[in-house]
Amino acid sequence: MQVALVGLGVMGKNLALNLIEKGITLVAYDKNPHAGEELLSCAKSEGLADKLHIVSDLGDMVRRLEAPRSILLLVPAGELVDAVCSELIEAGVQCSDIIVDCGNSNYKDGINRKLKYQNKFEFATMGISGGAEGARHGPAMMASGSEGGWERVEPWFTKVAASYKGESCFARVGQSASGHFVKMVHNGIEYALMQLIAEVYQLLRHGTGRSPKEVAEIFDEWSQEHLNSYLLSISSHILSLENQNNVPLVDLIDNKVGAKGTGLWTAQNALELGIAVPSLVAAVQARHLTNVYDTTAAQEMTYADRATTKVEIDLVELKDAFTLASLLAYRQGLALIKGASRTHQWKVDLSKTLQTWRAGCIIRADYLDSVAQGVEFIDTLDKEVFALRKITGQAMMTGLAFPVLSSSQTYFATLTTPSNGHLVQAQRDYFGEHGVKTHTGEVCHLTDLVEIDAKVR
Ligand SMILES: NC(=O)C1=CN([C@@H]2O[C@H](COP(=O)(O)OP(=O)(O)OC[C@H]3O[C@@H](n4cnc5c(N)ncnc54)[C@H](OP(=O)(O)O)[C@@H]3O)[C@@H](O)[C@H]2O)C=CC1
Ligand SMILES: O=C(CO)[C@H](O)[C@H](O)COP(=O)(O)O
Repeated sequence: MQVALVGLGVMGKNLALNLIEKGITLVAYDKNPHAGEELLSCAKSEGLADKLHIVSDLGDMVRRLEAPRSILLLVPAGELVDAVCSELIEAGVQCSDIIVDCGNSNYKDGINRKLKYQNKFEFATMGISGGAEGARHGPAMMASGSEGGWERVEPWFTKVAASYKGESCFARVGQSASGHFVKMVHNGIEYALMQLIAEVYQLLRHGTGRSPKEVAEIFDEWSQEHLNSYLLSISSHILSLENQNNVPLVDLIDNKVGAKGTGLWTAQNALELGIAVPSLVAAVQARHLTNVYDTTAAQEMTYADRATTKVEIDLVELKDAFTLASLLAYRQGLALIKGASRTHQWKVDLSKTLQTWRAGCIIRADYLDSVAQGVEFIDTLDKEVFALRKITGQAMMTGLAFPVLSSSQTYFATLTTPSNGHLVQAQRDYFGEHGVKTHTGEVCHLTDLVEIDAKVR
């Protein structure tokens, strides 16, 4: 089997080694010649260089490949994807060739590209997760579409992906560019889980006075049980690290957090589709807030250190609250995928989606076993529901910030306790005559329901 790969950075280099190791002959190109040299040197040191051909331009790449060709792109998302596609057209790709965009592209771009390139080649989309390690040893692969070329590439993607209990974490999750939508939501969940872990650390460190190392031990203990997840494990490791002067690694790092866009797109799409994902949105805004300190508005406010209050936290309750808040992040993400799939008629298969997240990806977690059985099981977690309520209350009492924890509690409470929507409906009709819907489904005005002598002016 012969495949080509364009873009040999963090992901491309490692996926290249993975592909060759699985028996694929690889033709690889990067506009930066050092990236090709680096890949060749790694392949040599791992005894994999026989099946690798580094080319110096895309014309050479296209000539070397037998038709129908299979070409993967792992270049940064955005205009570069179109630039490479245009170059590949000039280089001679044909209608029967498949080009799979494996980067973190916006799914809207994917839909447009499918149309734009329909008479030039098969344009397919696939989100990949797992960072460098995942790409090298088995990533999660969220593919989509039904282009002709998929039958050719699917069998070896199935082998290259991570596997969980013998099942591959490659799947074509739905139609059109839904693979990129699913990867985008994967990242939205990733943001929420990362921020949630950071908030639990914050509560334990500044709310109870524990050191980063002590927090690491607690996370490590949790990781031995059902809460085991990739993000919890790396957080535990990070918090355990100190320099030679015993200064915790985390204290050597600035608080401003960057982002490349997928979390923001998740929030934007959820808002546009009218699907509530408050924990995911809160995590995006939490990153924004870490950058607020430099703004003029922030400088005009007083940011003197404010006193915070110490609290007594029951670690079992904290673990239960963390469990439920984590599950709620997946639940919100899956609800978003389900809603978008319905709107766009993508026919996304949620069980296939979860299958891709079981191993290899950043949001892999042992408790996905339960999520995979159906998200409704969350409603049965009474002990965890009580814990999330109590811990959120205690956390807020410290005076510290807990955007994802509190949003998770708010999300669950909103869905499971009496609503106040009736008052907001009434307010809208009171001032704007927008109408209200009654319990019987009738749409009318307040004045049809009660007598109002005079309105407040
Ligand atoms: N890093 C991660 O953990 C993950 C990244 N992704 C996504 O995968 C994609 C690649 O990411 P990553 O590997 O981290 O990015 P990198 O920036 O590390 O690598 C991209 C490579 O593509 C090269 N490149 C840029 N333009 C062209 C071009 N026109 N022709 C050929 N090569 C080109 C770059 O060269 P140069 O450096 O000279 O510009 C660079 O070597 C992105 O869409 C990213 O969002 C997905 C999952 C995880
Ligand atoms: O896709 C990924 C992991 O799944 C990439 O690492 C991505 O860059 C993470 O997003 P951000 O850079 O916005 O934190």
